[in-house]
Amino acid sequence: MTWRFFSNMAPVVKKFDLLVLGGGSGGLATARRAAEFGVKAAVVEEGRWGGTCVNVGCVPKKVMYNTAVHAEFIKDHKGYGFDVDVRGFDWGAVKKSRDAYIKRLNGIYESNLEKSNVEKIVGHAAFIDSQTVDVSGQKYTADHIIIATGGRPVVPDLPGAEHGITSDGFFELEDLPEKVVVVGAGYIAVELAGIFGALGVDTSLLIRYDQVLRTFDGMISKTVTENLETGGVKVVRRTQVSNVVKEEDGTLTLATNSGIIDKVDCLLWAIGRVPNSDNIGLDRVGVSVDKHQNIEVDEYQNTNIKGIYALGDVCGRYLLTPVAIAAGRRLAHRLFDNKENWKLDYNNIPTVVFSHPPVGTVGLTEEEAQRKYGQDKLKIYTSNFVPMYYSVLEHKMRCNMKLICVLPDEKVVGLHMVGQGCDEMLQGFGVAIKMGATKAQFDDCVAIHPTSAEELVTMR
Ligand SMILES: Cc1cc2nc3c(=O)[nH]c(=O)nc-3n(C[C@H](O)[C@H](O)[C@H](O)COP(=O)(O)OP(=O)(O)OC[C@H]3O[C@@H](n4cnc5c(N)ncnc54)[C@H](O)[C@@H]3O)c2cc1C
Ligand SMILES: NC(=O)C1=CN([C@@H]2O[C@H](COP(=O)(O)OP(=O)(O)OC[C@H]3O[C@@H](n4cnc5c(N)ncnc54)[C@H](OP(=O)(O)O)[C@@H]3O)[C@@H](O)[C@H]2O)C=CC1
Ligand SMILES: N[C@@H](CCC(=O)N[C@@H](CSSC[C@H](NC(=O)CC[C@H](N)C(=O)O)C(=O)NCC(=O)O)C(=O)NCC(=O)O)C(=O)O
Repeated sequence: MTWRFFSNMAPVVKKFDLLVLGGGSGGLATARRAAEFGVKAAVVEEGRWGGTCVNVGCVPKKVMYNTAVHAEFIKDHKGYGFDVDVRGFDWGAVKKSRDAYIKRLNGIYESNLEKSNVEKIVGHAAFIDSQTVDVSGQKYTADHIIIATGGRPVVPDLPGAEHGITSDGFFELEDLPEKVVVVGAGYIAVELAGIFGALGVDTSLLIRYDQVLRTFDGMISKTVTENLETGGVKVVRRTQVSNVVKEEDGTLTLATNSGIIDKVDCLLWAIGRVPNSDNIGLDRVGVSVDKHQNIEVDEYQNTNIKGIYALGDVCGRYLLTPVAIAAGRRLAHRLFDNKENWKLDYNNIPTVVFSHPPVGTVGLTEEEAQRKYGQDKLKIYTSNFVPMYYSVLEHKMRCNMKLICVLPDEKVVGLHMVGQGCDEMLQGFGVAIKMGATKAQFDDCVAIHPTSAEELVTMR
């Protein structure tokens, strides 16, 4: 559609039933589901269609994770009898294929919108009033406006910090660096340090405390920290960067409380993300945000302003693609499909960290379960074994599993595991836990042998 402007006439305000700010996981899924109900919907996107997940998140990350897993398998070929010579690794070739794949996905997402009859609006959206949004001088109005603007990585406020990159920059790297420092202890730090480590890069992970993933079950934090070290990543504990200097040869010198780290080719900040809520005119409409600028919503994704909703990363809770999608689709059904009470239950959301080997976790950590039920009401089952894959290999990566059950019926309220295959193992067990399964019901399911998963139904 071409908009015609006349010098002394205000542009026509275009009206929709639903206007979505942000063409990422949550925004696209919501608009397309709403359009299925005959709703006149539009999505505004200022960047690349697909948002964080498709362009600088889950999708390119998983390609790089798979690349790293290849590097690990190559090391194991000898143990399985293969005499293989590896003559090199071409980071540029993987990047080229990955970029082409993402470009294809951008096109698929655009054409999906077209097929769904959702109007695409390109540009930066900001509220003018509670029913009107401005995009590049053009006004759009809707009875229902959804904020799904996601977030962006944090760069710390310290001298020279700008010489580092974030996860966004990771996906722009044209060459594999030789010496990397990753700062942070969450999902992104663990995943990206793990990729560099597996690809043979001299990798240091600087953490503020003693373990990574501190908000996870203690068994996960401990095991993943140890596994990073086994995989060749130097975990530098209780260490924070205070200053970064770019030298004439282009390398970075980092001053830390544990000493100087020099000759660094790539410094990567992975210390969390902030919501994109600061430049969308929320002050003009009075939408409430919390102290971290996350948009405050009730359990139905309603903000405090009637007709304005928010979902996904911009709300700061469970920053995961399927969470944004699920919240958005339920909201679309609630608003436009007479499913008045549909909302996302944020309990028992399964999640995977693509570490080496991966983590799968759902439900309460042991610490959370102790607080909620008391230690004497819990029965904890654990399993620690060497998966059969390693039987003929010299190196062994153990698998650790934990089930947290509440007495008297031993309802399973937490499942935590780290080991080969735990990423793909989790989804089905997530269903069982969501259904309220007990330990006896887990055990009632006959084991599949020989798999790592069978441990979860035979623990004693
Ligand atoms: C490195 C990395 C790896 C990840 N890996 C995983 C994973 O393996 N699994 C998983 O579940 N999650 C993963 N995530 C998280 C996942 O990407 C996010 O939870 C998800 O993308 C959130 O979706 P969203 O719709 O809330 O926001 P986004 O996908 O961020 O989409 C928001 C969109 O809004 C646009 N926008 C912002 N402001 C405006 C504006 N004013 N006007 C117009 N457009 C605007 C942005 O350009 C963006 O496209 C990862 C994230 C990162 C960074
Ligand atoms: N596999 C998946 O599903 C993935 C999901 N994601 C999502 O994206 C979100 C954002 O990821 P991420 O950026 O890793 O954020 P996270 O919130 O997961 O982790 C950031 C961590 O960095 C540490 N940190 C915070 N500030 C500093 C600082 N100033 N200096 C050093 N360390 C600091 C903190 O750990 P501590 O307090 O221990 O120092 C903090 O927990 C994740 O929470 C997740 O929801 C991202 C990647 C993969
Ligand atoms: N799970 C499989 C499939 C992955 C998958 O869904 N691939 C996507 C691209 S990357 S993933 C991008 C991410 N998709 C998803 O999270 C998958 C959504 C799930 N299938 C569902 O319907 O809930 C997302 O942001 N979705 C927003 C939305 O769907 O509206 C794809 O090829 N899509 C082509 C197409 O859709 O035609 C895998 O890991 O291999």
